[in-house]
Amino acid sequence: MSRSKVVVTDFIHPPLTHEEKILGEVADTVALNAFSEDNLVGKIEDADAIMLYHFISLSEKTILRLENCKLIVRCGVGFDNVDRAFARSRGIDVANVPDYGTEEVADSAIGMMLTLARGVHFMNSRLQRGEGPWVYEQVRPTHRLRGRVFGMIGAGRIGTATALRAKALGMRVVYYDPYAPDGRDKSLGIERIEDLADLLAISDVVSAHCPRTEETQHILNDETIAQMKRGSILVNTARGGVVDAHAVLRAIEADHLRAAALDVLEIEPPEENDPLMQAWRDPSHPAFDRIIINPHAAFYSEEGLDDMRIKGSQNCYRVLTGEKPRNVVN
Ligand SMILES: NC(=O)C1=CN([C@@H]2O[C@H](COP(=O)(O)OP(=O)(O)OC[C@H]3O[C@@H](n4cnc5c(N)ncnc54)[C@H](O)[C@@H]3O)[C@@H](O)[C@H]2O)C=CC1
Ligand SMILES: O=C(O)C(=O)CO
Repeated sequence: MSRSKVVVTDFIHPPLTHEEKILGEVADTVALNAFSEDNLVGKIEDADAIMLYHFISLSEKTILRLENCKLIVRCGVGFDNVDRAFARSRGIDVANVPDYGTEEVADSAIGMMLTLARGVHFMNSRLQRGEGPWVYEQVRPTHRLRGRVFGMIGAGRIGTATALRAKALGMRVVYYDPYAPDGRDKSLGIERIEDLADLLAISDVVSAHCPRTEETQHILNDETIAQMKRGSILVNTARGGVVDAHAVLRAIEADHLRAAALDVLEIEPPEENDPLMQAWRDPSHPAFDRIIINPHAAFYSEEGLDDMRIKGSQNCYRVLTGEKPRNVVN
């Protein structure tokens, strides 16, 4: 049997320790470390399987050129960077790795919420830029979290893991998720809310945990952010497209939102001249000490990354040895 070829498109650098250990018997593995889809031209066409991370997209123009590919594994949860319908039409399965970093993202969402709600980021920024002595007038009044409402958009794996943490802090957890099966609320002791506007109106913290889809694109925008409570906090560890980050900036400028944490942005890395980035870097702008921006890192842990690589490689191995892939999403 001739050897297969597996291409790891982005993010992972050699040595390909996990990949070669799992796939070495049947395939050669190549890491391209590409930063744009165009960098794949001439290097991916003969791949039998592809392992894709979140730095680049696989759109129709790339998928069309794949001659032998049987499986695209999105090594991660969100698969909004693959044209799944087009892959399906070409007979290519798309799978994800749904279970490598649920706890890390939940920890990050709660960590960012605590940092903002307890004023840590605000006070640290003030002190760091040398403003004022060590006095309590510096402290932006913070509220006790116990009894406050944690509102989630999306109550899947990460949402429910986050809910358990928020409950442990004594918060009341509510969620909006039109697709969650009945009973999730009962088994977790959280409350389902049918209407997004109702959730936004009562939540002290709104945290996004849904995929980016046509329906959720800018689900938090000028209009819906205006429905959030004055002085509330917004946390986005889902996808950049789920939240209009410029609307967040406007809501901070208008002092409607107290603070926001954005682990993900629509364009990653963002353009240097993006007004959000400029405001966030400007010590005289309210965004400086009221917005946290992370470089899409909520998922990251060494253990999680190992899991992602191992599970992604195992799925490629299955397909290259004639078995059905797991976790197909198209
Ligand atoms: N920042 C990061 O590092 C990471 C971000 N993510 C993002 O988190 C998202 C959620 O991950 P999981 O919880 O594992 O996925 P999941 O599939 O278990 O849960 C997603 C939930 O969102 C719900 N949903 C779908 N459409 C919705 C809508 N219109 N309104 C409200 N809820 C809706 C679904 O019914 C489901 O319950 C992923 O799609 C991914 O984009 C995932 C991992 C890492
Ligand atoms: O798993 C995901 O969806 C991530 O965002 C990290 O790749």
